[in-house]
Order: sequence, then structure tokens, then C-alpha cells
Amino acid sequence: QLSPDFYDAVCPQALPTIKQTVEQAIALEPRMGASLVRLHFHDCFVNGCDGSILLDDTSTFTGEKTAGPNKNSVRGFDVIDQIKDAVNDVCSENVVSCADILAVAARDSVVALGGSSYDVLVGRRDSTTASKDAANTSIPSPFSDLSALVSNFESHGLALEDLVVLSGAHTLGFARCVSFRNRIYNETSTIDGDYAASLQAVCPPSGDDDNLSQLDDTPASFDTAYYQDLMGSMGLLHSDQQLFMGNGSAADELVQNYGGDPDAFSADFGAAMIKMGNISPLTGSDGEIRKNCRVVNSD
Ligand code: HEM
Ligand SMILES: [Ca+2]
Repeated sequence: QLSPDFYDAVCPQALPTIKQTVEQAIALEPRMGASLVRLHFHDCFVNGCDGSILLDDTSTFTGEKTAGPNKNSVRGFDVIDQIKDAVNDVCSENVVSCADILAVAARDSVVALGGSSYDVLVGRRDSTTASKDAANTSIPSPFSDLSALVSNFESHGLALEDLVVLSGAHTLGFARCVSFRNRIYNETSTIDGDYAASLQAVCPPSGDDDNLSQLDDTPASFDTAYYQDLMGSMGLLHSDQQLFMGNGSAADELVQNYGGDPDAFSADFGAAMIKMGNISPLTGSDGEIRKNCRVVNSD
């Protein structure tokens, strides 16, 4: 039901406007591209790509922002507000959904940081609700083993191939010390020693939980360094290194393939993002087009 030209008739300026705002934000801070890609992922994995992650908590409503995987971690909400304001100006406030803004902003971020473009499918509508519980249970944990990661992705209709290529999003951005502390102190058999030592310098055994480390060697370039890092036992997260354990598994082969084939990675990444973006969208008369991405419409 989603289509690449949903806005062509109703607001031809929608997609160019989103792109322009994304490019401005990334010019100010390259990491914002990573943060926007992740927002779309954390939206889609919680009851589908319906903009639920964008709803603010209120005194009577608890949304997804304070769920474990999101709290003190997901970012980019101000940029989504800027984009929404800009499309509300060129279209009308009830035309472009927040869920579509997330999908398009993710694509534009990938492209701005050097990835290949793909046609985003649009026409999603926004939820009128959100689920902190679902956010806690549906988003994969960085402490999971491969089998749990595969099961999680399968529960969202995604296969091992999708898991490996979508994890390639970790070619961008950063993680906090709390997300990789156990790996750098307790997983000595699967981590490069010099790499672990360099990380221990920014992430002490306790405290400094929010200190950051880049997820791959080139956190502002959409490239294959992530896969090369995995092959060198330099995956930052436990879940990253689970994709390459050097035992000739199907996951290992996919990592090896992408590590040596940037074109295949870029092409397959785009296809997998489209697949992820198709998870349970609201369409037709379901949901609404939010006027403000942070709150459900009042009328
Ligand atoms: C396979 C399971 C995955 C796990 C366990 C996982 C886990 C994580 C964790 C723990 C962080 C760092 C958060 C923090 O420390 O604050 C992170 C960052 C990130 N993740 Fe994932 N992730 C997964 C898959 C994905 C996918 C599928 C995408 C997008 C398609 C994605 C995109 C990102 C990006 C871009 C960042 C950096 C964000 C920034 O710098 O603001 N991740 N991920
Ligand atoms: Ca990179």
C-alpha cells in the first residue's frame, strides 16, 4: 500500500524539504545522520513504522522515549520537529506523516554520509498511541547472542540476511560505555587486545556510563569499515561481534562478503531498509497525520 510517489500529487515539495533539512542538520553535526537512521529502526521495531517513538510522555501518558533501549540514547527529536515545521509550511499540517518523515530522513542521512540512494516508500500514517512495554521487549539488546538476534529479527519478518545488512547501519554513529563495558572487560577471547585497551581508556570499569565510542572506524562515513572491523575482532558491541565469530557460519560469510563489496552492501542495505520500512504501517483511514510529531492531534 505504500508507494514511492504518495506525495507527488498532494505535496511535491515534501521530500525535497525533508532532504534539505536533514542535510543542514548533518552539516552542523555529522552524528545526527546516525541518530536519524536509528530513530526509524526504533520506530519500526515497536508495533510497526507508525511514528510512535516520537510521542512525548505527559502526566497521563507514557510513551516509548523512557524505555530501556531509548532512554538517554535515542536522539534527533529536535531535527524531526524542524522537518515537520518545514513540511507543514510547504504543504499543510495534515499532509505529511511523522512516520514517513522518519523513513525519508533515514534514507537522506545514509545518502548524505556516502551511501547509495533508494526509493523510500511513503504513505504511512501516525499512531495515536505508543507502548513502552513493547519498546522494552521488541528492540534487540546489544548483549544478545546471534540466535536471539535472529529470533528477534524473525519476529519482525526479517531474516538473517536482513540482520547482517541492517546491522551495517553501525557503520555510522556512537555507543555509550554502558553498552560495551562488559565486552571490553570480560570478552577477551573475542576482542582484539589493543582495541579493548583503547576502549578501556574511555570506558572505566564503573562510572562514565555516557562516554562515547564510535561504532566503527569511520563513524561519519557510510562504508564497509564496520564489517572489516568485525573481521578484525573489533566489533564494539557484543551483538556486533556475534555476526562474525570466525566459524564459517552463514553470518560470517555475509560479513565477509559485505566487507569486500561496498556496492553489494549499499544496494542490499537500501533493499533491507525498504523491507524494514514496510513493517505494519498504518494506511488508509487508520491512525492520523499528526500536526506535531510529539503529540496526538486533539481534534
Ligand atoms: C541487530 C541488533 C541491534 C542492536 C542490538 C543495536 C544496538 C545498538 C546500541 C546499543 C547502540 C548504542 C546506543 C547507546 O549506547 O546509547 C546502537 C547505536 C546505533 N544503532 Fe543499533 N542496534 C541494532 C541494529 C541496528 C539497526 C538495524 C539499525 C538501523 C538500520 C541501527 C542503527 C544504529 C545507529 C545508526 C546507531 C548510532 C546512533 C547515534 O550515534 O546516535 N542499529 N545500536
Ligand atoms: Ca563507517
